Amino acid sequence: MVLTPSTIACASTRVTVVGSGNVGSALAQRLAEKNLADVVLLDVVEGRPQGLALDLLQARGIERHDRQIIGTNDYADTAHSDVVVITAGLPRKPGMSRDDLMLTNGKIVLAVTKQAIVHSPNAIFIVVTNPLDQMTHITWKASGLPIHQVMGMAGVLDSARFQTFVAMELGVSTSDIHATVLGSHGDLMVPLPRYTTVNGIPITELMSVETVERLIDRTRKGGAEIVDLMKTGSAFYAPASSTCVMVESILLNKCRILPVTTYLEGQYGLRDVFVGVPCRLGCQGIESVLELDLTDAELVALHTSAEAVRQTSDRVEALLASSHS
Ligand SMILES: NC(=O)C1=CN([C@@H]2O[C@H](COP(=O)(O)OP(=O)(O)OC[C@H]3O[C@@H](n4cnc5c(N)ncnc54)[C@H](O)[C@@H]3O)[C@@H](O)[C@H]2O)C=CC1
Ligand SMILES: O=C([O-])CC(=O)C(=O)O
Repeated sequence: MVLTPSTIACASTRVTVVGSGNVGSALAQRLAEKNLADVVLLDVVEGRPQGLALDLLQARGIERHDRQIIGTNDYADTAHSDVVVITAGLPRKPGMSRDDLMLTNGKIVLAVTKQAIVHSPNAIFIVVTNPLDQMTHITWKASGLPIHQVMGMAGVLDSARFQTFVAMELGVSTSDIHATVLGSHGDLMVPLPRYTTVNGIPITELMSVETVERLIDRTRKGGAEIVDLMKTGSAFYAPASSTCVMVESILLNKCRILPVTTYLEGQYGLRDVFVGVPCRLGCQGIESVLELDLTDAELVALHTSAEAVRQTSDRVEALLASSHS
């Protein structure tokens, strides 16, 4: 029997991951091995995305999937992506804040967005590069896309960290914990103990105030704890999982409610700022923003967090303006 290759071209769901470093490559692996989409890995470094793609392809038989994985330095290969994830840019080093990456990563994210949008003008963009809130703003402005098609990944990761620390403290399964962290992806993020539950029971009923505060503090410093341990580079497994869950909710139209960095237009009394709040993620991108009932103290914390992002908006505007000159 002779089996000839099929000549019928079928359009597959496609996700481009720009930046084939630690987060990008871990994400590509998750996307393909969960059979969610074909993946295009792009990087400025020649050979790296191609090598990673070949390596991932050689695991297909073992992992039992048939997803295409392309490694490239050419944006033409990213054409018609359904989702574009931006992980391109530098990670911080011990002692640095995420904001210290603003200028370097701002230029990279700007250039990446402008090239990616040409080939995938209808894609949904998810930004991962730090400083997250500001880089999401840059991608939104530079892409010209509607607000619901541009978002940042941070809240899923910060919530996952809080969830982990609560589970470790109580000695229960992580799966039984639902944690909520809102706000910016920085030291002023807003973990919400009232909305953090163990099988529906708020942790405020299960732990002392001091214990809750200790876990909140560790969550806020969760990224820096790993940066300090690794010395070079930052977290990537949990960031890749967090991004993957967002892509999955979009591609499969799961409509999950996840904390997502989005542009607020009056919700929570906040306007013209990117900050993390619970959103419903479906095939259109951000389908709606959920307004939780917050106490005065929680609302003040969210406003303080948003204000810190707003204070850097002149630097964001300067970066955007420089690209026009
Ligand atoms: N939002 C979040 O919660 C998280 C954000 N991050 C951020 O994600 C970014 C990436 O982190 P890692 O993957 O660990 O860094 P990495 O250094 O391992 O990878 C970054 C990749 O971007 C590539 N790159 C640089 N300029 C580029 C350009 N113009 N076009 C295409 N590719 C380019 C580099 O060659 C490198 O391969 C960092 O800014 C990091 O701070 C990391 C973890 C969590
Ligand atoms: O801490 C960093 O620089 C990377 C990051 O955003 C995180 O792991 O939360």
